[in-house]
Amino acid sequence: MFRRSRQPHPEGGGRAPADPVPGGGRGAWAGDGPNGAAVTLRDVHRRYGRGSTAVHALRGVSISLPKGSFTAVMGPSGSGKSTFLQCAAGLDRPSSGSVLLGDTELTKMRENKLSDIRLNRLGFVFQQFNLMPALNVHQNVELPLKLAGRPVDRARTEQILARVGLPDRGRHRPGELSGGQQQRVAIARALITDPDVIFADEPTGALDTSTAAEVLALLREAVDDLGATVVMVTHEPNAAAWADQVLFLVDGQNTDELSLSDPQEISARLRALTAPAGRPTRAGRMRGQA
Ligand SMILES: Nc1ncnc2c1ncn2[C@@H]1O[C@H](COP(=O)(O)OP(=O)(O)OP(=O)(O)O)[C@@H](O)[C@H]1O
Repeated sequence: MFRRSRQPHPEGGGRAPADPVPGGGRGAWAGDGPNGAAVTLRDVHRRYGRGSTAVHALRGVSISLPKGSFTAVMGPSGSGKSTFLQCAAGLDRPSSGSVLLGDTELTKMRENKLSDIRLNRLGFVFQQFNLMPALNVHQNVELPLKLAGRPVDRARTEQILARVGLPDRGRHRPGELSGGQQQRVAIARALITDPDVIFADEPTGALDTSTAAEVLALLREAVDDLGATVVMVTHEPNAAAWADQVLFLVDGQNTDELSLSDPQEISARLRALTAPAGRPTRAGRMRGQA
């Protein structure tokens, strides 16, 4: 559905590609999904509750996200963005429809197998970082490997920390780091298992503008230099402009999509999609006056 293309820096600045992480090849990939997709949703519905009080958070979402792409998911509050992310990441189960990670069907999988997939094949980055305060940076980054029973290679941890711009912070605890540094640790933790897909839920929501840009550049590099696939929910057009494509959800349906857009175009599309029916947008009125 979406094409794959590299997004130029939204502010026009160039970036030197970072060194790839040694030992971080895409070997864990278990097989491409339909048409080489990393994530495929087919007619996914998610209903909370029953009867007259039921909330239909997703109403038939069908989409396929190519391997090695960066997708931003946008939409008004309550449009189903978090539900989309949780269903796509196997954290929640759709009421109907199917979700594939590569060629692996998640929808009817037993919980212990799903948990195994989340640990080994997915990375997560959250708005509030979700680091363990009692563990130091090394231990936080290595936690997914430990939980999955995989070997820990401290040299590789150091290389990933250097890659995210934290070469000397391994022995610090999260409380000794700034918000931006904590989010870098969270990205290192997401990268350590060499995941098929990184899911990011408002990863810059708690950061100032320039720190946010640094974090987004890291996600961009994970895609461009490491071949990762990133799916990011955001309210911020500036953040979404770092993605290859923007998926717009309205009332639980994927209503529109944009490729390689700038923040102004994304904002305008969002406004147009959420304008009350029958009430023209300012852009529409301007066009009408021309
Ligand atoms: N566990 C739940 N139980 C009942 N309703 C829920 C639950 N989770 C989400 N919803 C409802 O589903 C709809 C979609 O919620 P969701 O959190 O996915 O939206 P969102 O687009 O991420 O919103 P926001 O931008 O405000 O975070 C909302 O109406 C919400 O109230």
